[in-house]
Amino acid sequence: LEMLRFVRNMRTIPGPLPLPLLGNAHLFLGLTPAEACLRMGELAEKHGDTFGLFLGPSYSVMLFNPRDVERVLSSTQLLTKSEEYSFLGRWLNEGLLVSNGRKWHRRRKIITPAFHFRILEQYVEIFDRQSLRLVEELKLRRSRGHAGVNLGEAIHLCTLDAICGAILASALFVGLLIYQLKFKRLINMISYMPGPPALPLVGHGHHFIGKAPHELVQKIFEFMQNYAKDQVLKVWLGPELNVLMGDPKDVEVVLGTLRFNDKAGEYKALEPWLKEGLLVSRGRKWHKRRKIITPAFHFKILDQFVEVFEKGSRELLRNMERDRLKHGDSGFNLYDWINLCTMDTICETAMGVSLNAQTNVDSEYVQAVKTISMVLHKRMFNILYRFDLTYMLTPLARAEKKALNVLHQFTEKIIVQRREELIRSGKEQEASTKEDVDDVGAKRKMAFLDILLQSTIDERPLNNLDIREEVDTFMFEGHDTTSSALMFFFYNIATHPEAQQKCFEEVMSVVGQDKSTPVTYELLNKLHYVDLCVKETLRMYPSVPLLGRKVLEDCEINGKLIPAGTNIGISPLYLGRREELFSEPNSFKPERFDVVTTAEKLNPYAYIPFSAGPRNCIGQKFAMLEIKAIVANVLRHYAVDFVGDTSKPPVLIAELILRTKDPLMFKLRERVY
Ligand code: HEM
Repeated sequence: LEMLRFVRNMRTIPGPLPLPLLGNAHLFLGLTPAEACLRMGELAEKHGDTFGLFLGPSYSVMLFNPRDVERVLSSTQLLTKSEEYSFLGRWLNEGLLVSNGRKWHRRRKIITPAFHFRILEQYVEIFDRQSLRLVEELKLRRSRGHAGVNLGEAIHLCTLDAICGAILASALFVGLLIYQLKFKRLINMISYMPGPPALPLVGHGHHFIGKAPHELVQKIFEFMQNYAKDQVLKVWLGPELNVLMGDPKDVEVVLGTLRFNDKAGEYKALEPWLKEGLLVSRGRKWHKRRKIITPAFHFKILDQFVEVFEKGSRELLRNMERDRLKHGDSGFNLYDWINLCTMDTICETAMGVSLNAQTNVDSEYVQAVKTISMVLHKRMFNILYRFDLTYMLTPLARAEKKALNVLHQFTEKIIVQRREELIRSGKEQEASTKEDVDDVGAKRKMAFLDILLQSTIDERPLNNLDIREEVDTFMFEGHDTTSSALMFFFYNIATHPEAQQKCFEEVMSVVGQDKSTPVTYELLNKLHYVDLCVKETLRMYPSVPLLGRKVLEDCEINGKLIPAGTNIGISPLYLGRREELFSEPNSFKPERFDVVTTAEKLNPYAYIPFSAGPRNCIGQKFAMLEIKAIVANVLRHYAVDFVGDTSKPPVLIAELILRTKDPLMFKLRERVY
């Protein structure tokens, strides 16, 4: 039908009679280009100034009439080039000559100013120089006694030289122009968005450069409070656009789906250590990994880990007792011991090996973890270390390389050993009764590593590097976060003795009077009030104070336009302190999380210390159990007092992990009962 319609239309156009299959191609077969030109003239004379030609199955209409030519060339619809141009595509790709549609339109707009008369004026000098060279060349050929000169060839070379010169001269200009236009588009797109006044080139960078780390938190809060209309704020860091969002409705759009699954640029600093582990990976890779790692946090697996938390907290108690006796009332910094404790537990649960960090502080691995954590903070938040080129020249880069070697070799060694052990025990298992395996496939004391070693993606087992990046991710995400939460928990209950007393009484009633009774999964789940205190602590002091996502395509979030390339920043710390979302946000009120008694309705995207949506913290339940295990053990032995000024809240530093400007100091009173 299509063909019939085509033939009917085409019949109104005169032209030579086509042969089957060949069409009119036989009229041009074997002709030189000059003869083909003449043949075209003959056909025009015979069939008129508009005629049709078939070259095989492809049909062309030749126009020699200025009125028809005008209709075609002035049309805004007939912009697509004919098929012959596709041969140029191999060289020019989709350059202006061959491109179509929107692409052509945009490019044409950008390139047109490059032919402005001011620019052309500069090219005249090039034309002049090249034509003088052409004249010289012609003179030379004449003096050599050439009978005649090939003027066409000489002129061709001359124009080639001229266009090369002009292109080079205009490349910079066009580049700048494209940048300016793109930038202009960006500026127009976000003109609705409020933000503090920006300076040329640095944007708002001057508010952050050279500032002490704790001043950055204050600055962001100040900007949000003073400028953020509708809880959206733009911050330019040089040419980089960051949009901060503080409305749970917007947060829900960003975190609630996988549309914004790519992490912001800052996360790049994590890649040397974590490679493409779950925290930083994207797309399909993230999706598949998340699916196989999720069962590793099944409650039956977590149940076994409580034994590891118990062991870790016993060691912590020994270190605390030593410092208690040593420092007495002057107090000591609890954080370092807690941090080593969480490092021990995550190492044992992730890799199945004891690191003994709490008894072996100087171990190479422990030191390497500390170095790398320090490097990560500096790279993410210090502008001096942000750019790879300059960073590579700093002593920090050398320290990082050394630490990475230690970390990677350690994990790699454990993976290899464990793989061999599993193969061996697998064989033994086959021969035995297999009674140790339960219904989630978990053997007693199974580490995350074992689950990864037994997992497959697309029916292929994970290789050592795949596993290493995930185990390293657990090591990173699983210890600093938990120790930060614990430190702020102790600060909160030490400054709220009534809450501490309630926690203590709950621990006593659930775990019992015997200090040596080990905590268990069931017992920890009964610590209801402690749970509320941990939740409230994470609202006020979320271990991860800022989350970042990268926008890959222009998009709209609840009517707000966000251009591609923008980093979206969402701060659990800022949200947790918004008065509109939490009454008396700076007060420690654990009861607000009690679903039975509270009137406050919790918005799941307002309270996001573990992030939210499909890419939330996979280790959330693990962390809550570990925190409660350590709290239960510490409170059974000690009453915790804060040593310091309680009239002001601690000054916070919102880096990768939330910490305080000055160490929080505690003194312990032994509980005798
Ligand atoms: C109080 C303790 C913890 C807090 C507050 C916390 C918080 C978070 C947050 C906010 C994220 C999202 C990060 C982002 O989107 O950029 C996250 C992701 C993650 N967390 Fe945690 N975390 C904690 C403990 C843990 C523990 C103990 C583990 C492992 C045992 C863990 C493993 C992970 C992993 C693997 C991810 C990446 C998940 C993904 O992208 O799919 N976290 N965590």
